[in-house]
Amino acid sequence: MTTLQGTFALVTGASKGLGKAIATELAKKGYHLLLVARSENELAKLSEELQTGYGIKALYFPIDLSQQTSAKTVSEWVEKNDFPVSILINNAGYGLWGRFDELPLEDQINMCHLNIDVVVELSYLLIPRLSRSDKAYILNVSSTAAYQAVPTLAVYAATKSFVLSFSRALRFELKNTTIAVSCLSPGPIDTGFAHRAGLDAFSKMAEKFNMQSEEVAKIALKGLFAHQPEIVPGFTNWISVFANRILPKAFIEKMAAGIYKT
Ligand SMILES: NC(=O)C1=CN([C@@H]2O[C@H](COP(=O)(O)OP(=O)(O)OC[C@H]3O[C@@H](n4cnc5c(N)ncnc54)[C@H](OP(=O)(O)O)[C@@H]3O)[C@@H](O)[C@H]2O)C=CC1
Ligand SMILES: CC(=O)[C@H](N)C(=O)O
Repeated sequence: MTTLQGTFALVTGASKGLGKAIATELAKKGYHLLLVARSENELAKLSEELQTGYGIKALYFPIDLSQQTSAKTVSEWVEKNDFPVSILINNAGYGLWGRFDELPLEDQINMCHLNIDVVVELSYLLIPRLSRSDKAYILNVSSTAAYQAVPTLAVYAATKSFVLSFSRALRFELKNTTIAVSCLSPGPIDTGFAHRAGLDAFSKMAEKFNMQSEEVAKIALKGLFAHQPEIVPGFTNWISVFANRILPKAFIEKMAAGIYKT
């Protein structure tokens, strides 16, 4: 059995935003890192920073995970190098804001592949390797958007509902193994997410509710290592998730539509 010391954490979407913050927190805890994203320059810069700053190995693999065989390619890289991976952070993802029937279908399908298929494929392909560690972890990044339908973010929110449901079931199935599974559901975070999603018009509102990536990353890892099933950083976000459990769906959807009105 491999102990945690000297093991690797594989982080998808590690080049910027929340993934970069989680990778940095893991480096501070002494984990070696496998950094995956598209931007090779950003990955190289982060790798250098973390290796120099924390004395850990930070290797990187630039790849577009939205391509059909990308998860298998990443898994083959891990297998070829026999990296002892004890943590998988399924973080890479993006949103698309707009009416379902007006957003390009291809973009929405691409988003589903990254937000859903890659989470499923990497979890499946890495479980055998994670099982070799006497303590192993999978953190899947969902969103507060997972807890209710969100008109104008219809497909994005649905992908995050999938991640939440899949994470809870996988956690149960793996309960007698060495692998703990947690689902992180942040609310708005001050990253490049909103711009890529086309949510710039809401940036003023977001500023009121935005959390910083570093704070979310700290809360995420605290919950992950405590084997917390669902991690919802921020009191306001926790209240919104709690409210979604008790308020009528039609009311919640009307509220959500009002927030993100097209
Ligand atoms: N920011 C927010 O308000 C919230 C975000 N989330 C979730 O947090 C996660 C991280 O998002 P966040 O950090 O905010 O957003 P960012 O856009 O800042 O970062 C996204 C990360 O994913 C990577 N990525 C995006 N597309 C691909 C791709 N096709 N292949 C490989 N890597 C890719 C990006 O790297 P690169 O561009 O180099 O490929 C980047 O590292 C997402 O799953 C998002 O849904 C959840 C709730 C709130
Ligand atoms: C759409 C949002 O509010 C946020 N980015 C989230 O994913 O929760």
